Amino acid sequence: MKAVHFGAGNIGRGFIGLLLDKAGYHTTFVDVNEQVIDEINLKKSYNVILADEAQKQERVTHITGINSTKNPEAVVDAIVHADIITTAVGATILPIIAKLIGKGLKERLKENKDSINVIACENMIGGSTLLKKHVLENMTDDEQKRINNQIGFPDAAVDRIVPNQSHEELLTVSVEPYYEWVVDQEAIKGTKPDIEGITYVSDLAPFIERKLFTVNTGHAVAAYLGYSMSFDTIKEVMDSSQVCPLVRGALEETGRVIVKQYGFDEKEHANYIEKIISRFQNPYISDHITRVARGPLRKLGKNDRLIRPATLYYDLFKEKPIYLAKAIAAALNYDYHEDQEAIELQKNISANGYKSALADIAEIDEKHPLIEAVIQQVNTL
Ligand SMILES: NC(=O)c1ccc[n+]([C@@H]2O[C@H](COP(=O)([O-])OP(=O)(O)OC[C@H]3O[C@@H](n4cnc5c(N)ncnc54)[C@H](O)[C@@H]3O)[C@@H](O)[C@H]2O)c1
Ligand SMILES: O=P(O)(O)OC[C@@H](O)[C@@H](O)[C@H](O)[C@H](O)CO
Repeated sequence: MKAVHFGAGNIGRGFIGLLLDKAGYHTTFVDVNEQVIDEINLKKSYNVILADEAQKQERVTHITGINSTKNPEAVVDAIVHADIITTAVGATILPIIAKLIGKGLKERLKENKDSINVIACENMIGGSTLLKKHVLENMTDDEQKRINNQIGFPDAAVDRIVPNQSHEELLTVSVEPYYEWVVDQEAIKGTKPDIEGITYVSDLAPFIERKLFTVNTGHAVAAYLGYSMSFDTIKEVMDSSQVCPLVRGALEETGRVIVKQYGFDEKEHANYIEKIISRFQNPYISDHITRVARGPLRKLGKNDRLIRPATLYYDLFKEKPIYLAKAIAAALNYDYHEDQEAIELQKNISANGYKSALADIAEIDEKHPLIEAVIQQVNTL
């Protein structure tokens, strides 16, 4: 069995690549990072270290790499012969890789009649659906019809903390032991991929929102508030008696929304929050704040981890969230000079002011009560 996976980065190697390997796939990693691709082709294997006391290692073998900038034709060919396609490139990269995926799928439809599934493993609601939308752009009606019939784009939620890596061996990746990969089975075409570790569900919404608005909201709150107080790592933030209660406060707010919206059991959700807080405190992981805070424009988007639970909170309870507003205020102040989105964010605020910049980025009305709540918090930071 053959898999094509876009993005040989942290989650690509440390999570999706590992599970594909265990399920018996030969994985072709597609990436623009020449060094990583060359190393994959040279070493043909790598280690995944589970970040806990035991430090167990798992070896991923049966891998090949393709540099998509230099050799797009090889990517098209790999797609023609693949049994599954996955991605972990980052939400903003999906429209870019969609062109090559579209080319590969068109070629595949000419030569190969088998159905295939394309699963975007990104931190967003509707990642595969968005990828499909871009894949279908510039296709004829007939091509669109055939893609709709034969190619599945099931949305997914993926959860495993994989920090930035620095090991002697370039491909080695250290990951937390915990993982969750939930896939929408309703959108699968043909046979469901048999991969141990995937949980198929018929309604993904509760799972992706619970994950995004707990793990990723908690992470974002820790990162932006931690950055404003000059911490370096998530663990340091979580050990701080000043910031940790603010993270908990935000997770209580998102928890209220999730429980009300999806009917999760309150006690079970409280346990879920505790489990996540303990994952943030894993002493065997050093996760830098700037990785978790990366891409503040994306993270301040209307459907993302801060704004969506905050607006839902207001809609459901007619109250303004306090902790989420504080975290959004801290996110607005995120000015890390090596993050292109942080630079753009600061330019927007300098030109237009906090209120107008936030309304613009989050696509909410300037008169929305959340804006006023955030501005109040900006003044306290
Ligand atoms: N790291 C985590 O803890 C984690 C957990 C769950 C989900 N995710 C999600 O997984 C995705 C990847 O995150 P990551 O942490 O692995 O990031 P990463 O930066 O480590 O990996 C992304 C990879 O994509 C590659 N890439 C960029 N442009 C490309 C292109 N045009 N074609 C092919 N490859 C390209 C990069 O070179 C890089 O190797 C993101 O959507 C992230 O939100 C990450
Ligand atoms: O990947 P991002 O930029 O959307 O979010 C940063 C982290 O919160 C994220 O990568 C988590 O580590 C991951 O989602 C855990 O499952």
